[in-house]
Amino acid sequence: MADDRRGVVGYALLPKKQQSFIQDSLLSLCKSKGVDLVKIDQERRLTDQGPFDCVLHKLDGEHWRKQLEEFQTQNPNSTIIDSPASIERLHNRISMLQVVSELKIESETDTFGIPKQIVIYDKETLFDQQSWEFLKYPVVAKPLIADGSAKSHKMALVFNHEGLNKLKPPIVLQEFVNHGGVIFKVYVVGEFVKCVKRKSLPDVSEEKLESLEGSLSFSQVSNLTSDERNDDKYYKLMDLEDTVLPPQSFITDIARGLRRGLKLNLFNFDVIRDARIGNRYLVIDINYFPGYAKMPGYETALTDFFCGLVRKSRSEEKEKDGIDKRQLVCNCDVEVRKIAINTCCNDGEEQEKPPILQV
Ligand SMILES: Nc1ncnc2c1ncn2[C@@H]1O[C@H](COP(=O)(O)OP(=O)(O)OP(=O)(O)O)[C@@H](O)[C@H]1O
Ligand SMILES: O=P(O)(O)O[C@H]1[C@H](OP(=O)(O)O)[C@@H](OP(=O)(O)O)[C@@H](O)[C@@H](O)[C@@H]1OP(=O)(O)O
Ligand SMILES: [Mg+2]
Ligand SMILES: [Mg+2]
Repeated sequence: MADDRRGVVGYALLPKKQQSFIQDSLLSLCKSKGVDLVKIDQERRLTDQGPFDCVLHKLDGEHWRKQLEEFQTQNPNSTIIDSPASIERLHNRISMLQVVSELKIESETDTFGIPKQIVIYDKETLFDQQSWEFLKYPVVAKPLIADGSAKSHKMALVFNHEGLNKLKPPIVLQEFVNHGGVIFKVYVVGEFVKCVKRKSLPDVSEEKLESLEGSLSFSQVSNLTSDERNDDKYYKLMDLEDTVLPPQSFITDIARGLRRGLKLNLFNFDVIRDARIGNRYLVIDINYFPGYAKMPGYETALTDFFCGLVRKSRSEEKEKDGIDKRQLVCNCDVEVRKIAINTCCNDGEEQEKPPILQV
């Protein structure tokens, strides 16, 4: 780095995330580029720790939010990745996908959107099929809240009316779209975008649907263990190798649009290709700070991102230093003029806004 001080990224993560994300390979690559990753002690006040060029976090709660606010006020040049308000939007499966519907992307060959869906708050509406007759079975029932708890990942594939009995509102009912049993996970790290293939639910044909009973519960189908991932038989069965990835530029345009719309830097989104219309893509899920360690080349992508943040924080520091000096000169001028013409003047003191990472 141009500055001779080392960059410092503080991280506050749950133990499981820390274990998967903070790997030696990441630590050493960052170190070699002049950036240290330092664990934030969650038992101590954040403002008593640091200095940090950047605070990386995936923690919720009012207490933590206050700590971040306080830290940002005292350290206006540091960047918080990402803002709790922006992350919050992903905790609700309706607001999460709203941003996709608002996106405008030009493509001559491909289209995108979200599956038809409705939010159900009570049993009465759930059994009143008129209220959601525009949806066709099968539907996926997802908990409305996506807060990372095990409960929030518990889903059901519902084949008919009988399958509604087990559902517990508030839920989102989303039309199940056949997509060839393969899902695309698009990882975003600032400007960086990487799309990979994963296992998904198999297609449900019209004939099969008639013979299926009630519903099928499932949870995190695309989260494979490494054993499963290394199993050749499994790959062949799911046709992962034969599946063609969506066009990279189209996916990158969606990713950049989501990044801007969501004001987030670290997330992934799940995309399926509608089997009925080969060039139509549907975004079905967006996750904050996903399992990056599963992404090929995660160390390089994350290290580049951290280096960029440190550079930005240092240049803002320098710029601010310059402004302070210029203000000093300017204020002296004002003082001189004040004496000379004896008028009151505004010394230009402005409340400084905390910096938001430019996206
Ligand atoms: N509308 C849909 N049509 C077809 N398959 C779907 C649909 N919605 C979800 N699925 C399947 O169910 C899986 C889980 O759904 P979703 O990704 O919404 O849940 P999640 O618990 O938030 O997942 P994650 O672990 O990625 O956070 C998807 O990966 C996909 O295989
Ligand atoms: O378990 P991993 O580390 O791989 O990451 C998963 C992550 O769990 P974690 O944040 O507890 O680690 C999940 O977050 P929550 O919704 O539960 O908050 C969600 O983002 C999954 O989509 C991630 O898997 P991926 O989509 O990347 O395959
Ligand atoms: Mg998902
Ligand atoms: Mg999810």
